[in-house]
Parts: sequence; structure tokens; C-alpha cells
Amino acid sequence: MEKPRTSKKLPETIHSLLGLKSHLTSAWVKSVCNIVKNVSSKEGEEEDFVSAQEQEQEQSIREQLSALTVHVNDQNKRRRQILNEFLDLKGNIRVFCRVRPLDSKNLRAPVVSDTRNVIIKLTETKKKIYNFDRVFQPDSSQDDVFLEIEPVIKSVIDGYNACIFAYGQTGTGKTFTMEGTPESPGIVPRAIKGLFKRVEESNHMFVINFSMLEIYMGNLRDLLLSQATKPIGPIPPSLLIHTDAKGEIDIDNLVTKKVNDFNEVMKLYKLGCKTRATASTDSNSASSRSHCMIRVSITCLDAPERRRETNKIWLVDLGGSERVLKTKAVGRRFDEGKAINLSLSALGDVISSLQHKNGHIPYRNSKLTQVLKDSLGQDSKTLMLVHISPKEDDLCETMCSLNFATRAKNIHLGQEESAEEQEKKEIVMMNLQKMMEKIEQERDLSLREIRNLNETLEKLSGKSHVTEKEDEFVVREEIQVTPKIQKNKSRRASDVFPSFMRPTASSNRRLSGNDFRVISNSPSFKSRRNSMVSVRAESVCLPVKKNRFASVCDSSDRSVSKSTCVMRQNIADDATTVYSQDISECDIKVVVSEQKPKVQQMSPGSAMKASSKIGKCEKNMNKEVGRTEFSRINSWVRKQSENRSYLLDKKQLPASPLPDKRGRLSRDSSLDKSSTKSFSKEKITCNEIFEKMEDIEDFKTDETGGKPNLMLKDLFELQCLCSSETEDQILSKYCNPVYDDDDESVYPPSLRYDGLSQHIDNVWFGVDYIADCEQDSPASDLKELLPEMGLDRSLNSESQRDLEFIEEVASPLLVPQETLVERGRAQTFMQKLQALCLQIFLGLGFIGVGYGNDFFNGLMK
Ligand SMILES: Nc1ncnc2c1ncn2[C@@H]1O[C@H](COP(=O)(O)OP(=O)(O)OP(=O)(O)O)[C@@H](O)[C@H]1O
Repeated sequence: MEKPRTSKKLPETIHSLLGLKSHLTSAWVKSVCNIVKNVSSKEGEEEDFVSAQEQEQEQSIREQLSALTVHVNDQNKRRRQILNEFLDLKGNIRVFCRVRPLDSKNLRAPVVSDTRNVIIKLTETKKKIYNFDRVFQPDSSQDDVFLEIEPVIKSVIDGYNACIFAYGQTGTGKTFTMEGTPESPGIVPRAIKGLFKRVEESNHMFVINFSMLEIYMGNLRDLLLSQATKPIGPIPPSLLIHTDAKGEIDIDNLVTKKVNDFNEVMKLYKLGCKTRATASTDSNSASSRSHCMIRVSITCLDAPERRRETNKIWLVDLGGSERVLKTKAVGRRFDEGKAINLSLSALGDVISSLQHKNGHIPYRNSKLTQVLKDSLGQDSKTLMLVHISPKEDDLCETMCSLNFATRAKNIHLGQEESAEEQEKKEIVMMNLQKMMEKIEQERDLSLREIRNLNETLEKLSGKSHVTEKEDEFVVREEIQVTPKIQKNKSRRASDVFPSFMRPTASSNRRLSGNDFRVISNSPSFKSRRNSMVSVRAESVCLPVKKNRFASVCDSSDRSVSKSTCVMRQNIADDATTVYSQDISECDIKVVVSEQKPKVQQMSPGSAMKASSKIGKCEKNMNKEVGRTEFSRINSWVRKQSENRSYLLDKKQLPASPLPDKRGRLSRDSSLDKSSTKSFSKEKITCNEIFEKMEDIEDFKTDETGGKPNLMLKDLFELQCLCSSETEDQILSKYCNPVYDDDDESVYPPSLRYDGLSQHIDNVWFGVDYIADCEQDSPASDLKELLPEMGLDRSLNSESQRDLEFIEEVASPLLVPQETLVERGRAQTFMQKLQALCLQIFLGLGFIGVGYGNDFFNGLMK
């Protein structure tokens, strides 16, 4: 509409009047007054008219918006009902199976599949059929998989809890399905993208939070606490599970990060994946040794039609199920496998109980089921993806996985549906899906209309309909950590699990305040996900005589090497699980740092003296960690060995050992067991030993085809003796090294031993120490472990004596000092003592029970 022109002319008129004021007449003034009066009244009318029109238009847009919003909400409600019906028909717990592609086309595959069945050809005539809600064949794409998962993502937006987990033998593609690759992303990135897309499309305000943790050996570890900040930043508290008043499960102190878009989530996800515990096994070079769990929680306060205000989806990449016998896992790998299998079995029990609608659901049997309690079964949507390998070699594991999945399948008290019923159900589901699609299309149109109307409204009033709502939504805290820190100190009885499921030394250290030191510029480990940049745990592999134990785990020769983390790909147990230790298998990791803790290597008597140095030591530890000079530690180790005195029976040293036919050192007849009883002990330094062993070294150099690692010369040479003599002879020859407590040179540059601390921490966390100590002393751990390794029967009385010796010396050292009330100090102190204790045994007692190689791993760095 054109604006009135009179008012525009007014200034000109007045100007002309002013210019002609000498000629002003009363008629002139009158006419001007009329003009002015006219102008103001006309303009007012016109402006009123315009604003009334605009208001009307605005009002009509607002009415349309309200109507459309109601319509969209109705459509959402209908869609939700239909989706629920659809999922109910499909089953709240659905089991899919994914068959991974064969590595080589030439291999015979006894596993065939169609879209619903997996057929195992046992013999030419005998076969076993397993059916599932859906089977993804080897050529199925990630898109195919996600298409089946999408309805679950939709129901998460509707306020339902959900859980999607990948189960299966190690190396069958669980991580591939969940994580995927940059070219073909898996369920996690797709699900997150899907969630954000739906949130954007919706006319509600959502707050999305992201958390990531792993369950390693029954211990919950936050994966969003980056390794680099862990040791120097505030001590990350341990994660404990609790149930809130509404019966919802939460995890104390778990980092919860508010995320605004897909890219933000992906950054966090990558960070978490890097922190995850992986290791090389016989079946997978970067095998997951834990259950990796992602939690995405969604809050929507302005949608009462949603099932809950806050709900969550768990995306879980379970650790690989495996027969430990097949993987030949020992030590840590063995226990990891055992813990994974036990928690998977507990998960199977829970799902099976839910499917069979049992009165009691055994959630408390594992941390995994405790965490997932409110996201499994009932009105939650659960989706299990079982992964199998079609290879003939894996047939046994494949059948185990299929049997597990069958247990979890939707069998209502054993009644399978007839084909006719199934067909009817399929038709109903198809119709429901079509209805859903139609509603979604209509809803999308309505939403587009809402958007357009909002834009118009914005132009008219300069304010959008939606932004008003947005303004109401206050910015929330970036990181929300469930504030239950106080609870940490009183560990509940229910949290006390069998030894393998108890928190690892690593988590206890986090509790206690003593964490790893970090080292920059460390080489990255060979791992798909786990490129550790901050912690370097170097291992030492010493040449140990092939004893009974060695033949179990490794038939090849062992050599001296200074390698980082993964020592040999074909020895499962030589690969260190990153950032995790457990002393029960004596797989020890030493993390070397720049500082010089001055307390180390003391006799039990000087233990109390050591405590006074701890404060100083801890202060040093809190300084920023710099680059490690490995050579400094090397030279320390060397100096240490040279200065160290041994009570040695000189007679026992072979004068000039000669190689036998097989190239091994000949035994001196004087090393006869009977003669060891009457030996005369003299003090002798390591250098003297070296002189005596000159010939041995020459020979060994030839045998191994290269000079032994200089850094480990001393131990290497001592171990050379081990390779030609019985453990008992070694034991009888070398007594405990003699240390001068005041000699600071015996203290290694920042040598920290991480292990055994669990025994101490338990005292402060409500776990009965005595019971624990009895159960978990290193010697009893060994005793426990040996039968599992099949070594109990083969232990002779001499080895038994070794064990008793260890127990006798180790146990008193592990008793906590009552006077040391400050946990952190006591912790550090005990670590030093433990390191001392273990170094004393270095090359002695443990060799006799087959711990030679593992025991030395990392200890000397
Ligand atoms: N469907 C598939 N298509 C292509 N490659 C696959 C598929 N499934 C698995 N792979 C490949 O097989 C290898 C092992 O897979 P992955 O690491 O996902 O196994 P996993 O079951 O997670 O093992 P673990 O339990 O030991 O962690 C990877 O290199 C992966 O890319």
C-alpha cells in the first residue's frame, strides 16, 4: 500500500512558508494550519489500518502454527503407537546374526545362510538350522544392517531406553559392525547421525549427552578421561553403579558431555576408542579385551507424550567370546578371556530370563548386566547382533555363538510360531510400516509448513515462534558428572566380586590418587584403535630356559629384546594390554617417568624409613613429566647390577661352560644338588660374575646371532645361567641381593611398579582386607593360577618350595602399615616395597613356576 504523500510535502511547505514570511497573510497561515491538521489525521488513520492488517496476518499465522503443531503432535503420537505395535510384533528383544566374509575364497565354508536362517553343515547328511529375526549374509552392507536398526533409534526419540550390542567370537566383525570404517561407517556413527537428524526435524527441544566407558576385567573405566590428563590432573574417581529413586541406573562420576551435533560426538567417540583396552591375540591383532559401552542420553522437557523425560540408548561392542584353550591364552590374556566369557554368560542368562518372563532376573551377576539393567527387556528395546565366522576352523565357536543367540531369542515359553502365524505377522508388520511411512511423510510436510510460517512471522514481527521457546531453554553445564563421589569410600558388599571381576590395580590406583606417570613422545602401539601416545610400558624379554610353562605358551626360542608393548605377534601373552594391570597373573608393567623417586628397593626392615621419603617422592611425581631419557635408565640398571653384591657360591659358577651337541651350555658336575647344601657363601659383585661368565657370553652371542642388549647385560647373563641349570640350582646359588639403604644409587630413575596395590586399596574401601589378602597374595594367586594352566600336577617339590619361599617373604611386605593413614602415601610406599620384593625375586622364584618371561616384562625399565 502506498504511503500518504502529504506528510512528505510538509517540510517543503514549511520551508517555503519560512522563505516567504514577509508576505505572510492570515489566509496563508490558515491554509497551512489546515494542511497540517489534514496530514496528521490522515496518516494516523493509514498507520492504524496497516498495523491492524499486520496484526491480523500475524494472528492468522500464529493460529495456523498452533493448529499445525497440534496436528504434528497427533501425527507423532500415532506414529509412536504404530511403531510400538510394530516393535512389539517384532519383539522387544530381537536377535540378528551377521556372517562375516571369508578371508579367502578357497576356504570351505560349512556355514550357509538366508535372510532368516543360518545352516551349519555338520556332515554331508547332517545339518543344524538356527533361525533369527534377521540374518545378514557375508555380502551384506552396513546400510542393510542399519536399516533394521533404525526403528530402535526412532523409539529412542520417543523416550524409550534401548540397547544395541554386538556379540560374537573374537575377530568376527563386532567392531566393524559397531564402529565401521571411514568408508563404511558402522552402527554408532549412523545411529548418532540418525538421532540428531530426528531431533532437528522434531518440533521439540532436546538435550543430548554422551558418555563412554569400558568394562575391563569387571571394572568400569571412563573412556572420556583422556590418558594424557589422567596422571597429572585431578584423580578420576572410580565408577560405581547405583540405582536412583525411579529405578533408573546411573554411574557415579561418569563423564557426561553435552553434545550439540554429530561432529562433536564423533570427536568424543574417537577419543574414547583410543583409550580402550585392546591387545594382540592369536585371532585378532587388535582384539578388544573389554566391553566398550557408549551411552547417549536424551532429555526433552516439553514433550509430555514421550515415554520418559530422560532416556538413553546403549551401544555396546562386547569383548570377543572365545575358548581360551583355542586361543592358547595365558596370564593376563587368559583372565581377560575368562572375565569376558563370564560376563557374556551372565548377559545370556539375563536375556534368557527376560524372554522367558522369569520372576527373577539375575542382573547382579556381572557389572555388564548391572549397567544395562534398565535398558534390557521390559519396555526397553534390545537388539543383539551375533557375529559368526563361516570358516571351518571356527565351527566350534560359531556353534557356541549361535547357541548363545538362540537362548536369547524371542521364544515364548518354548512355543515357536507356525509358518502361517509368521506370515500373518509379517503382513501386519508391513501394513504398520506403510502407515508409519505415510504418517511420517505427512508430518514432514506439516513441519515444512511450520518452518515457512515461522519465517513469515519472523519477517513480520522480527521474532520467531520457535526462538521464544529456545530462549526458555537455558544453557546447561558442559560436562555433567553425577555427583556421587562421596560414595566411593564405602564400597558396598554387592560390589565385591570374585577376584577376576574385582577392580583392577589400575582402577584402584585411580581411587587412591596414584596414577601412571606419562611420557611424551612415546612410540605408538600397533593397534587399530589404541594408539597410546602418553604411556610407554617397555617390556624385556629374557632368554629363559624352556621349562614346562614355556612349552605351554610358546614353543619358539626367546630372545633379549627391548621392545615396546607388543613383543611378538604370535605370543598372545607377550602383548601388554594397554593401561591395565592385574597382579594375579604377574603380568607386570612398569611405567617409566622422568622423576626420581628416591624410595625403592629396600629390605623389609627399612620399610618404615622409606615412608619418610614418600612425601618428597610424591612431590616430585606431581611435577610435569618430560621426555624420558631411556639411556639414563639403562645406565642405572647397569650400574645397579654392577654395584650389587650377591651372596654367591663361587664353587657353583661353571668354570668354563661348554656347549653341548644341541648348542646348549653344559652343566658343571659340581652343580649337583647334594653339593649345594655345603656351599660356602662369599660376597661377590656382579662384575666378578661377568668375568667368570666371559665364555658364556661369547657363546650366547653366537647362539642368538647377535650381541645381547647392552642395557640388560647383567640380567641377561644371569639368565644365561638359568638356561643351563635347574631353577633349584639358581635358587641355591643366589640369595637376596644385598642393598645399602642409604646408597641412593640403588634407586632407579623414576621406576614405578604398578601392581599389587589392590591389596592395599581394599583396606580403604570397605573390603575385608584379611580375607582379600589371604585370597589374593601373590603366592596364592600363583597357586590359583597354576591349576588353570595345567601346571599343578607338574609342580615338583622344589617348585613348591619356591612358592613357599615367595609366600613367606612377600606376605609380610604386603601387610598394610597401620600408621600410614594417608592412603596415597601408603600406596606409593607399598608400591615401592612391592617393586623391591619383586625385584628380589627377579630371576629366582618365579622362574621355577614358569613366570620367567612374563615376570620380567617391563620390570627392568
Ligand atoms: N562384514 C565385514 N566386512 C568386511 N570386513 C570385515 C567384516 N567383518 C569383519 N571384518 C574385518 O575383520 C577384522 C576383524 O574384525 P573386528 O576387529 O571388527 O572383529 P571383532 O569381532 O571386533 O574382534 P575382537 O572381539 O577381537 O575385538 C577387521 O579387519 C575387520 O575390518
